[in-house]
Amino acid sequence: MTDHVTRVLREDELRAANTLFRATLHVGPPSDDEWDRLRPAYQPGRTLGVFDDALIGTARSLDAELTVTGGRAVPLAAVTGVGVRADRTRRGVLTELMRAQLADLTERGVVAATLHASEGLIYGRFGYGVATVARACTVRRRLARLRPEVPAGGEVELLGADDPLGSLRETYAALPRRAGMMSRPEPWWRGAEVYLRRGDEPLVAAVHHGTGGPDGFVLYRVSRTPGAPATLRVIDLHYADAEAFAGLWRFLLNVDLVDDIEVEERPVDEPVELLFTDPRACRVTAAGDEIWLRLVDVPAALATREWHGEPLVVEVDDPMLAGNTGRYHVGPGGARRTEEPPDLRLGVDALAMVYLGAWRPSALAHVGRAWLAGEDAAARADRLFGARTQAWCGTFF
Ligand SMILES: CC(=O)SCCNC(=O)CCNC(=O)[C@H](O)C(C)(C)COP(=O)(O)OP(=O)(O)OC[C@H]1O[C@@H](n2cnc3c(N)ncnc32)[C@H](O)[C@@H]1OP(=O)(O)O
Repeated sequence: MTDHVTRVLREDELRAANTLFRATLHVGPPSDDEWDRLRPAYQPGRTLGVFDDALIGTARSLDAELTVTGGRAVPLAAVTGVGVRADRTRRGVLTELMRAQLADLTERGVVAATLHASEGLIYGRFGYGVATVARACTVRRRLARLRPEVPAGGEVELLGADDPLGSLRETYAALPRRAGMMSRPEPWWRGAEVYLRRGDEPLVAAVHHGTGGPDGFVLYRVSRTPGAPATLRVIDLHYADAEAFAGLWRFLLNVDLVDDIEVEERPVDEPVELLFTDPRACRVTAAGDEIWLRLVDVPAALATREWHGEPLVVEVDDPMLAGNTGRYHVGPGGARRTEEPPDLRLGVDALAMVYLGAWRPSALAHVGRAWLAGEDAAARADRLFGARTQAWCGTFF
């Protein structure tokens, strides 16, 4: 790309970035009032812009932490707000933004970047891979009877309508995190306050109280359109344990004047259908990629995750961040660089797909996305990268 400038945007340029991003999603600009409320969602110094005679492309991120397999966390950039002006696409503007963003993340010691992709063809070329998968379900409330052995759960309390998100910050921060989950920094909450308040139906927040205090919550809206099933849409649902999971579902099933309960982007191993005497009261309506992951610092990422079974030599190729390219001896004792011959060879995008256990290395080898030295290497690699629970993010950004 020539005759372009790529740089971090100043505070007074952020509204233009927001307007541009929304236009790429076919959404109109923010009103003065909305922008006042959205501004704190932009973390200072984290929004990039590309200019020719005007701003033509933008991408931003939030600093957070990503929990990885085994429970430790790494510095994360949650990437969002990516857009290129419609009359300037397909001439390398996004490529320039991704290059500048990855360079900045590397310099700041960020280990991983994640994003929700608007389309599946965009981000693989920049080293991102599908690292968590999720599903959507519809529960037919009037058919759904809880099985007798389902835990009783605790009390569920509705939060005040004027500040429904108020106390959820602390509740979320105190919950245990599975691999793939992220911390929710203050700018994330400020953005969520704006996005969640859009729409006509009121936003409802309810907190579950366990023996030790608040240990789960649900955010939802109910839409009742004449001629259509009255639908309760769950927007956010998190809980610490089986009691809170059951308690929150008991509560949802008891909300009156509702036919269907819809949940989206839920972990694929969350046993919703197993709560019911008739498991078909819960119908899976969609499944697919949730989070795309880019390992920015491969040595640090490999050193932080928990590994199972016997060690393996993994050869990684990273065309964009050459410092990641190389061979790593990876096992329960940790990860270090090596010159030994590889058992598993893959690109950094494919490494992201196995890193949190969403895919098995042998499945990637099956479709030519990875190379394994043989059957024994395949069995060891699948064990090494295995995870006890399915990775899941559960935070939209
Ligand atoms: C995390 C998020 O914010 S997700 C939201 C992403 N934003 C959107 O979807 C908004 C609408 N789309 C856009 O703004 C733009 O089309 C973008 C940002 C997706 C791509 O920007 P561009 O500047 O056109 O990308 P760029 O020119 O750098 O493309 C690089 C390569 O990716 C390909 N590519 C880019 N976008 C797409 C796409 N949507 N579908 C298929 N291929 C694509 C290009 O063809 C090009 O391939 P090539 O190198 O083989 O020629």
